[in-house]
Amino acid sequence: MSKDSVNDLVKKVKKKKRVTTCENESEQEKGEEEGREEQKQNVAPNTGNEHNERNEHNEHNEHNERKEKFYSKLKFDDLDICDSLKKGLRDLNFTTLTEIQAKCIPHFLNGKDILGAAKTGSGKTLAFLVPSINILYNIKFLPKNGTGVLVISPTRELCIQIYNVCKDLCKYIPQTNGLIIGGMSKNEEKKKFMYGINVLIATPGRLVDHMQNTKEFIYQNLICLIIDEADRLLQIGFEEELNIILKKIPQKRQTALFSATQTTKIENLIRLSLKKPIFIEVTTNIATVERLKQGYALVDQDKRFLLLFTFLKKNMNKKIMVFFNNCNSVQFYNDLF
Ligand SMILES: Nc1ncnc2c1ncn2[C@@H]1O[C@H](COP(=O)(O)OP(=O)(O)OP(=O)(O)O)[C@@H](O)[C@H]1O
Repeated sequence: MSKDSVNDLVKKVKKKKRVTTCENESEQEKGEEEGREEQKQNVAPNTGNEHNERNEHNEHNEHNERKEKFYSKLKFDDLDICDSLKKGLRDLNFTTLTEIQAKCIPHFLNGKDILGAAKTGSGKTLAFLVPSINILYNIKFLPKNGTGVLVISPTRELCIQIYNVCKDLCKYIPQTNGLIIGGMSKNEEKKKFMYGINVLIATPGRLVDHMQNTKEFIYQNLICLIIDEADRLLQIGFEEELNIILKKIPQKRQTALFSATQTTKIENLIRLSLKKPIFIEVTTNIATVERLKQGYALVDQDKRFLLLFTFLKKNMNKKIMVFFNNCNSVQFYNDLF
């Protein structure tokens, strides 16, 4: 898009009532004023030792409180899992289970299906990797048996993140692991399937492609299915792929499904994929700094660009971090500013 057309768009949007995180400008200004006041209090210059100590004391308490909310009382060493996994966890400096891990892992090890409602950053990844990998280890699942654990996640980035944890965790165990995501060479992936990927982390589109076209992909022995971020999977439009996958994989298996929100579509997916699941909820939002003020704007797709562009232009002098859901958007906005 040329600079002129962008300027035209900006002019247009300026004429319209501006959508902001607050309902109107004066409210926003009031909010900003309060925010500045709060910021002043939080970062007030040191005026003496007493003030310093009080701040340090508060920060210390807050840190401890957050730690208590994040961690459970259970240690990985107390779990009924193999020593090789325990050693891998120790190498990664994981000693105490987070709340979601303490609630999920024992049930999954006992053969139950899991329906997890947990916010991002709660430690879901280990909550499903530790028990499912342990199951494969116990039954001595071999590369020639194909895929025993399948983790489906909505984006390439999330899959890579899970795969990296899985690789480190499996350092001392013989089971193989692999990543299958869109954008990679299918031939290379075929070679990996020929050897056998015991723990497979995949995006749904590429996974269905291999299920339909790669005879080397053995998924008939699948034991555990993990559906990560189910709400996002459906939001992106992977319903059809999920239905195909669920029809093809064995019905006799264990499943864990994680979703931050519940919708009718997710209820259908739950009915299709889980059997008498244990419902696990972790409500503490440990991902966000407690003092952070938050707001949001619901914007139609076609107005999103205009809103973001004007907002960023208006706040050029501030430090802002913007997250996008794909690489192309990041590139586009980076080129624009
Ligand atoms: N038991 C633990 N002890 C210490 N740190 C942990 C533990 N479990 C997870 N973490 C750390 O917490 C962070 C969040 O974990 P993880 O990525 O599994 O969360 P998540 O709920 O899957 O979030 P996301 O959806 O963003 O991936 C990671 O940096 C991870 O290394």
